[in-house]
Amino acid sequence: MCTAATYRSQDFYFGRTFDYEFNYGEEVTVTPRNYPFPLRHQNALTEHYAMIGIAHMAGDYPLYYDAVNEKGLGMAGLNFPGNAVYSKVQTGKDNIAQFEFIPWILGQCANVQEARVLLSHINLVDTPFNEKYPVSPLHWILADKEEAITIESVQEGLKIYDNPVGVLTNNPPFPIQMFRLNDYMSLSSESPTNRFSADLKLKPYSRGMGAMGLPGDLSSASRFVRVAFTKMNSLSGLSESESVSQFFHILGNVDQTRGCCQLDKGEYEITIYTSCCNADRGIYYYTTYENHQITAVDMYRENLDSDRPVHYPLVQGEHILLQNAAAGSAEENQ
Ligand SMILES: C[C@H](CCC(=O)NCCS(=O)(=O)O)[C@H]1CC[C@H]2[C@@H]3[C@H](O)C[C@@H]4C[C@H](O)CC[C@]4(C)[C@H]3C[C@H](O)[C@]12C
Repeated sequence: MCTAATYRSQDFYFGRTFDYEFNYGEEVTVTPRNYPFPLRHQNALTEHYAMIGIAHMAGDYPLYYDAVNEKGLGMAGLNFPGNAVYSKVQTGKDNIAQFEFIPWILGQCANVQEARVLLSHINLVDTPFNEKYPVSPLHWILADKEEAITIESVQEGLKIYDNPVGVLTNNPPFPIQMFRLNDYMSLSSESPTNRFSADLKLKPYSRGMGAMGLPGDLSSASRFVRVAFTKMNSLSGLSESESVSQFFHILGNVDQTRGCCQLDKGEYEITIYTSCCNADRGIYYYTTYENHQITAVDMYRENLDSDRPVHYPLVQGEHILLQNAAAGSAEENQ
């Protein structure tokens, strides 16, 4: 399971949780403007917008899971098993392999409006990266500071939905996720009043009862509702620190604890990383399952005119501040 979300305060933020039972050795990766992205069915993208995100480096090729480009456009791929269907190559269309989709869009579009034009002649094809990395069944959230959309390639073709919530999880398809919000429209951040019966003396006995009924389980349908409610009621200060902190709180609502989501083979899904990218400033913040200290990579500290991706392995291990290490000093232990 994974969850992606957008957030706006002074700046625009875009991030996700990456929940899975294993990792692919993913790294924070900055792809500069002159790295030639080879494409299987098109000419290579030789000059493009620079981007920062998480990718698995297959040799020197960045296989992105999520990224934000230098124009502030963000895109993330989330599992969509049983529903994602990709096509065969068609003449007269831009044939883009599923693993090329993020760089194809982020390399060329400054915002969602521009991406809608590219999406109108794209054909997402089922060409695998190689034998080791077959096609992934994904759907995507694409967002800038003004709007978000969801892109689903299904049996009936490529579907593009406005995403007014700015949240994406996994199954079921997006229109069903949105429809289910109707079930929760009476939830509120305010304390409830008795509308159950005038004949009963019902009263709130705890704070937070306005959101009673908000689903607490880890299914993707429930995570969608939970993050939608949290995000849409969320208030933060405008500073970078307050905004980043708030973003991690929003996604913290769907953090997966080892042991709570067991898979068939006796493995457990956990939140491997949580990210929050300041899309305006190109700073990619992240935490990992065992490193709650926020780590950041700033795209603008790299040479964005180069032709080689730069990648940083995720910092692992808790960094704990021992506050009373010695009188007058504090020291950090791992
Ligand atoms: C498994 C990941 C999605 C995580 C997720 O949504 N989990 C929820 C699981 S579920 O719904 O509840 O079953 C996806 C997101 C991005 C994917 C990767 C990217 O698409 C990049 C390449 C693409 C290649 O085709 C396959 C390897 C790969 C490196 C992908 C492996 C895997 O499918 C990833 C890592």
